[in-house]
Amino acid sequence: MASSLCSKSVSGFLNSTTSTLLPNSGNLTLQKACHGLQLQTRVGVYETQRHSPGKTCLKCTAGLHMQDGSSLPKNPRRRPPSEDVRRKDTEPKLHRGWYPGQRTQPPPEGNTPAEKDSEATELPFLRKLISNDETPTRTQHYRRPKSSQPSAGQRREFLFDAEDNDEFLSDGEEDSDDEEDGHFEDVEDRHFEDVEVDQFVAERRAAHYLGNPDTDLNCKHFSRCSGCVIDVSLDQPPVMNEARAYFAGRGVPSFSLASGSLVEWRCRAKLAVRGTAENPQIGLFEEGTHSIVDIPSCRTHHPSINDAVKLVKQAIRDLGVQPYDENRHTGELRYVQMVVTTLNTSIPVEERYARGKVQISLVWNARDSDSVQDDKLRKMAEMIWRRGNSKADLPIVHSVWANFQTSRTNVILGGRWRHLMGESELWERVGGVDIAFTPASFGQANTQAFEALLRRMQKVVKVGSRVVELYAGVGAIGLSLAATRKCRVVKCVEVNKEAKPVFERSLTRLPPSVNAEISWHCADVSVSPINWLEGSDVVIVDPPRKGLDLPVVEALRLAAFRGLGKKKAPSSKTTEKVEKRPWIVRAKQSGVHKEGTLDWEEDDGVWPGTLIYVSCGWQAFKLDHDALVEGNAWHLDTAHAFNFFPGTNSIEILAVFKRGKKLPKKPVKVKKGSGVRSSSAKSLRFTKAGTRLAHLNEKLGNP
Ligand SMILES: C[S@@+](CC[C@H](N)C(=O)[O-])C[C@H]1O[C@@H](n2cnc3c(N)ncnc32)[C@H](O)[C@@H]1O
Repeated sequence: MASSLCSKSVSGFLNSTTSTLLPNSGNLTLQKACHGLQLQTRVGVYETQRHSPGKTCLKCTAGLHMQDGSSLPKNPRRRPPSEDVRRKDTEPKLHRGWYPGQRTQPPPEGNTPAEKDSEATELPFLRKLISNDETPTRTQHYRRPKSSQPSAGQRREFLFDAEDNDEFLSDGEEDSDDEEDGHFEDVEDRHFEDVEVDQFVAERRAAHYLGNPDTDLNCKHFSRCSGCVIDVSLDQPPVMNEARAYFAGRGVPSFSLASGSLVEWRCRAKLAVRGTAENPQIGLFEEGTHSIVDIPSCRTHHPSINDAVKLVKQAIRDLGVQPYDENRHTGELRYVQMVVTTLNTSIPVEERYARGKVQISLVWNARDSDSVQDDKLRKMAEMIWRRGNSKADLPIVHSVWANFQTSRTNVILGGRWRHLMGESELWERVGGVDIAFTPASFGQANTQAFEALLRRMQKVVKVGSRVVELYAGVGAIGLSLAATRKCRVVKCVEVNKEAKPVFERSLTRLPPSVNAEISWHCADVSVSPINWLEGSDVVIVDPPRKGLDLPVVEALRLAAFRGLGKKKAPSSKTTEKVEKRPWIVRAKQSGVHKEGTLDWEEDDGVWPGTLIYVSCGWQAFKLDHDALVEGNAWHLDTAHAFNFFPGTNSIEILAVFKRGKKLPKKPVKVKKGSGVRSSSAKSLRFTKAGTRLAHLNEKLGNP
């Protein structure tokens, strides 16, 4: 048989850019087609002995090409892509590959027509890459002929059209996208990140990386589970390289990453329930498929989530609960949502995180609790509670809820909820305040990292500020600032009305010393956003991964220009006299209000001078940044990253913008009588006299 990629029994690392095999790996001639190319361009690691003629890897949709020109069959276990996915496949797409240590099973043989389609659309792009020797990037992927270049607005939609956003969904509204929170990253994003991520992982290993138990994932589910894309050096997500360079180029050389716990950090998870009543499987989908990967020992989950999964599985078996079958739309239990609270004042502070308790929501395939399976649902909740309450052997259950979802789409949560067992309220302590949540509320998955971010943000906001927070959720950021920065006014704006009652509850637990006027408004911030900005010194935005809504960007720019005293600001036509629009008036009146007793000067004509941008979407952040600084509306002052999602290639950014153009740094003021006077001219003079400069630096404590 002609030698092929598959029949060689050598193994080693493939250099991702030069396509040469690294030492100790044997001498493999790469065939630059299809699978070989994938290795070359994005995976970089290839263990050839795993391939044998007639067999393909589970992850690869393209067949292996033999040197004689024939191709090996592909893996038919992969489901044919849905119509939507196939539409996206007309965009060239790259796939994750194999890593050493990955467990795979030999798949049966055969091809599906859908796979042929996808191969046909992929190959020309891949071949082009070989000939150009280009490493694909996100920009290249979306490169279009000049004539059809999208506008900024269209570009945003284009980049994020697959964006999942369950925060928008309430009352059973449906969204056709696959996955719904950071735990389920959108497919397009993932493919781009993979290029960078796979190279990173490959290079680590190629450099004879020995492993580091402190920073590696060491998770047995890694190879198949789609939750993590990196399993080495979790404290250095590869995106940081780009981010560092990006910020350095924009005058923020001190950009750095704050990392906390690299494992067991996830306090929120939505997990699919599939399989059978006898053998239930609870986990995430294998990437790009709807095959479930059971992840009982997930390393990123808070340990209580893994324990709660055990309890749920046990109850499924004991009661014969049928897991959901999405092909037939049958079964009872579709998903479980797990939310950990670590606020338990009855145990010592240092033990609170480790002993976190889980609010378990069972997503039931029924319209509501009056349906026929109600009895089983109740029994299941009672069983979980009996085995997991504070007096049980595994005291990890905080409460049990039901969510009802009958949609045939893959939207995870429905609009109806019912509290079944345990406490109805869930509290968490963040940023110095107690915050209430319902299971429908948005909450940060990494509580500890969020705490670190809030602490840093508190340093940026001056005492006594007037703050408006857009995309506020349950108001955790605003309330934390109200309490810790003695803000005079805190105004939170959020579209999800489920957050209103919990915001009211959180107000009741604010320290009595808080004397701010605090309000929460249910409104879509993309509708006349300028109305929310007037009267505040500081505006905080924490949008979903797709970034700021365009009207918000425009309003922020307008507010900056107004603050700078420029009468003729862009887009003023759309924002004149909008205060009288009924929905704005309604949103302002119908929210939550808590009066303060402090007096301050009139708000009219006051516009934010500081913009704090909390971002979980790096690509969107860059677009927003460019729009915000255009025309010197804002300039970037500081930026920091937080390792919110170890195991992924995502970071959370806290960026502080100041209004107007960046001015040269003020000269350092030095006390009278110190022998050194301050002014830039003086500094210049000292510069000329080198020794005196050294003396000055010494006096100022500069290195
Ligand atoms: C990333 S979360 C931030 C929530 C909050 N800052 C926190 O940390 O808990 C984004 C929030 O923006 C809300 N949101 C999304 N689009 C919105 C819009 N157009 N108007 C108002 N809120 C929106 C979502 O419902 C969600 O609560």
